[in-house]
Amino acid sequence: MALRAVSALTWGLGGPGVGPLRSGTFLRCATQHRLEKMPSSIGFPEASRRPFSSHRILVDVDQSHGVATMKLKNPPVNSLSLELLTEFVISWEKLENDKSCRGVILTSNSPKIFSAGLDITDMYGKNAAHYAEFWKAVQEVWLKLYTSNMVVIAAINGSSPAGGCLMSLASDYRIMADNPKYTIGLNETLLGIVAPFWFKDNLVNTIGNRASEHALQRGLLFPPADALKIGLVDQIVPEDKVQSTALSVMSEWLKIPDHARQLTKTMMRKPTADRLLKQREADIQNFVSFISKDSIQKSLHMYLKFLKEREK
Ligand SMILES: CCCCCCCCCC/C=C\CC(=O)SCCNC(=O)CCNC(=O)[C@H](O)C(C)(C)COP(=O)(O)OP(=O)(O)OC[C@H]1O[C@@H](n2cnc3c(N)ncnc32)[C@H](O)[C@@H]1OP(=O)(O)O
Repeated sequence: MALRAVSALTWGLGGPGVGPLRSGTFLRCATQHRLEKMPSSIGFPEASRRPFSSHRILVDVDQSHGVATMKLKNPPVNSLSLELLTEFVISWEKLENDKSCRGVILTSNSPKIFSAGLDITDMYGKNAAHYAEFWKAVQEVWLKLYTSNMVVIAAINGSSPAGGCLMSLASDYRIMADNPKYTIGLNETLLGIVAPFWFKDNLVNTIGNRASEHALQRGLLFPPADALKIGLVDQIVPEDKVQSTALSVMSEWLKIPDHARQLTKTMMRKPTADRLLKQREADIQNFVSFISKDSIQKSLHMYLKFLKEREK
């Protein structure tokens, strides 16, 4: 199996422990059923469209079919900055509150990059308050995606390392563009950082324990064909078919009565989401103390330098 890594950088790590538990909440359940046929192309009839957008998030809702397409737009690499994460949560809540919206296709406005993962500049050279706010926003986006009542399909139209991979993992179904130049995976160890337990839980739930051990320790980034083999993505399709495939897969998912699908999703995902909810504050403190360490800041500095100086 061909595996690709960005670099072989490794530096010394020291990790804080896990804090006390506290209780949390989970999914609400709606019961609307609608079995309409979906369009096979991306073009929605003008009358039924309701687009809205912010600086970094573009949303197009096809009201007659109950499906929204949400595009990340944060050039040049769609990094998940605090601003993007904040705008994401606002847009997501708007969709959750829209009773006509039953499914979301999550994709990128950039042709080659789904998302470069968390914005490293939000984790480097800032103060503790910034790190805490940033991490809370990362948690919030994952919780929103992972526990959503809506069907969430990731249309992965480009590379998707680290936080980008996490957003895909939190979706219900992943379709990736079949271009061997693109990769997906949780490559945190290559940056000298450690994927937190809930990233790991989400990966284990998706590809199993052994494959996760291997992928996480080595920080593996998988080309689409290999990602499909290990179940990291569910389907690979030609680049120009990603969106249309997402729409037709969505139409299949939306044939299932919402209440039954939602209760099943809750049954499958609640224990994993609750694990974070119960120790959310401790997880923030762990992140802040980990990322503030000199050794970790040095690793991130070296990685940013490597990204800027590497040959393209
Ligand atoms: C004990 C346990 C405690 C728990 C503690 C928790 C620890 C933290 C866990 C953190 C979890 C997740 C981490 C992440 O998500 S980190 C981000 C990881 N991402 C990557 O490694 C991807 C890096 N980027 C790339 O590989 C490439 O950029 C690309 C996406 C493949 C695109 O390639 P390209 O050639 O098209 O573009 P490129 O020239 O490389 O980049 C353009 C500019 O963008 C900058 N940049 C790239 N990625 C990022 C990023 N993630 N954040 C910020 N900036 C980024 C890059 O430096 C270029 O900048 P410039 O134009 O040269 O100035």
